[in-house]
Amino acid sequence: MEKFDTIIIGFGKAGKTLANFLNKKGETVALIEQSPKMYGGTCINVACLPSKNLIIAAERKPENTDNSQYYTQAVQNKKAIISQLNQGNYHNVADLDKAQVIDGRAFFKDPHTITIKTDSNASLDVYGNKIIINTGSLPTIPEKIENLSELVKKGKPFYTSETLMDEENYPETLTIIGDGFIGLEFASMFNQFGTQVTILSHHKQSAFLAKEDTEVAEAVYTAMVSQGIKFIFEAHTVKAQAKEGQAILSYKQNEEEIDIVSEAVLVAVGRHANTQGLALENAGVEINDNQSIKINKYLQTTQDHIFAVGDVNGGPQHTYISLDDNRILQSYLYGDKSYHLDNRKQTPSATFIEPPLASVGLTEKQATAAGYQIKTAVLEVKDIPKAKIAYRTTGIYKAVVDAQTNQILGVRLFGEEAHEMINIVVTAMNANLPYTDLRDQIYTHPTMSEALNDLFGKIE
Ligand SMILES: Cc1cc2nc3c(=O)[nH]c(=O)nc-3n(C[C@H](O)[C@H](O)[C@H](O)COP(=O)(O)OP(=O)(O)OC[C@H]3O[C@@H](n4cnc5c(N)ncnc54)[C@H](O)[C@@H]3O)c2cc1C
Ligand SMILES: NC(=O)c1ccc[n+]([C@@H]2O[C@H](COP(=O)([O-])OP(=O)(O)OC[C@H]3O[C@@H](n4cnc5c(N)ncnc54)[C@H](O)[C@@H]3O)[C@@H](O)[C@H]2O)c1
Repeated sequence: MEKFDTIIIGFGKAGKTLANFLNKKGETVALIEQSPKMYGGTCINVACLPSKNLIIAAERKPENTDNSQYYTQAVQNKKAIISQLNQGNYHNVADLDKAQVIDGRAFFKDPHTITIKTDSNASLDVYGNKIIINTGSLPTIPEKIENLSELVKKGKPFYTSETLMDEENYPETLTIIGDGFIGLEFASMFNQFGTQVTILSHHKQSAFLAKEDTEVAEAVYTAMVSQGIKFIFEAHTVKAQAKEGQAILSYKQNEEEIDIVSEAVLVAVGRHANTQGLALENAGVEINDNQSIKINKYLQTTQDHIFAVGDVNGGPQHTYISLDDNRILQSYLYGDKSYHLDNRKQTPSATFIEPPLASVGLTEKQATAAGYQIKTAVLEVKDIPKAKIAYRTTGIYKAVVDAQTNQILGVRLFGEEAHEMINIVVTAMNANLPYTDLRDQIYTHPTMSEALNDLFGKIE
């Protein structure tokens, strides 16, 4: 049986970064990936990069273009660029002198032995002094919606984000179950491709984007509705059917059962940690109720030599969090162990809708509930000179600061370039700069970021 200093299960962001780092430290590394289509992991192949490539294509769609042809070409272009990235990612690990990429599905035989099953059903055992689990997450398909999981397995016209992005046929109509990251990004994107989009949301309208400040959530809703996206709140989907190529969803609203028919349905109600099939019980690795792996602040599982990184450990599901998990392991394995989950700094988020929404830190409600005395400011994007000359005036910014210390507690930016601008705010927050530093900074002009002068200038 071949022995490795480290075995990494799954080609995720943390795992591939660690493979490079550990190789540099002189370790032998095996990185096991179940599918060649997934070299580089979820983000590269079926999530962030393909979705953002399609979102950019949708934004750039010229007027008076044939929707169907443009869409098909966009999906084909996406496939081409993703295939290049997949191969680049493969070589970034496979070409290392002490690391190997092994194709196959891995599971634990015992705490140090991993069995790998290949496509041809061959089986190989490998031994690891350390094992890093980086198997990501999978879309959740609600069992209580009759027929849904079988229909999603069959494919067209029922999709997950992954299968929908591979569909080359343009849907005239799309119903999305869920209004989180994926639901909103895909709604915005398909709307721009020309598709008529309806979002079914099980909660009340007042709970829409509940993690954002109310004014900002309302502005996002108003913008998306004015773009032609339809929201149906308090819609409890109960049944799915496929008839003559069309998707039919039945939902209950106020005791009434209503059917909605569309050419495609996207299920986007969250993702759960991918731990099934790893036989973690053979290794004594425990999981939480939501299937994520139990970890301590160093990302160590209930076995000292086994670590869990990325979506599988139940943290926020973003590629940059998986990357940061890699930093924690670098610090633990070869550093002074000073960096861990308890001192992780600000974690921003960006939702790539039109215009983008980006957030960091606390909302006004959260800051008040946490006992802060706060000062707030709101700025409408229509008042920003760059927004005016670019004809991109939709949106609103909100800032919350600590009235006693002037520290920035949270910022929401809904507007052009928000996904880029938020990183300026994060830098200031991580450096514990007072809001006055952003208020008084000299920014280039005309830019969206110079509006931070005005946003923070409104704080009295
Ligand atoms: C549509 C969509 C869009 C997204 N957009 C963004 C975005 O814009 N920005 C952002 O930051 N995040 C985004 N995310 C989230 C992001 O994709 C994930 O948080 C991130 O990819 C998780 O990476 P990871 O390191 O946990 O592992 P992953 O990249 O998920 O890698 C896990 C790998 O393990 C492999 N694997 C699983 N089980 C086994 C096994 N038993 N044996 C061998 N291999 C196995 C899988 O095939 C996979 O390649 C998006 C997600 C989706 C679904
Ligand atoms: N830009 C980004 O960083 C980005 C983009 C896409 C996805 N992601 C990651 O992928 C993960 C999965 O995305 P997601 O959108 O599937 O999950 P999510 O958790 O963001 O949103 C799920 C939504 O579905 C709703 N929901 C749950 N059950 C429902 C039901 N039965 N009927 C109707 N609505 C229901 C929830 O209220 C919630 O609004 C996210 O956690 C996110 O971190 C990140």
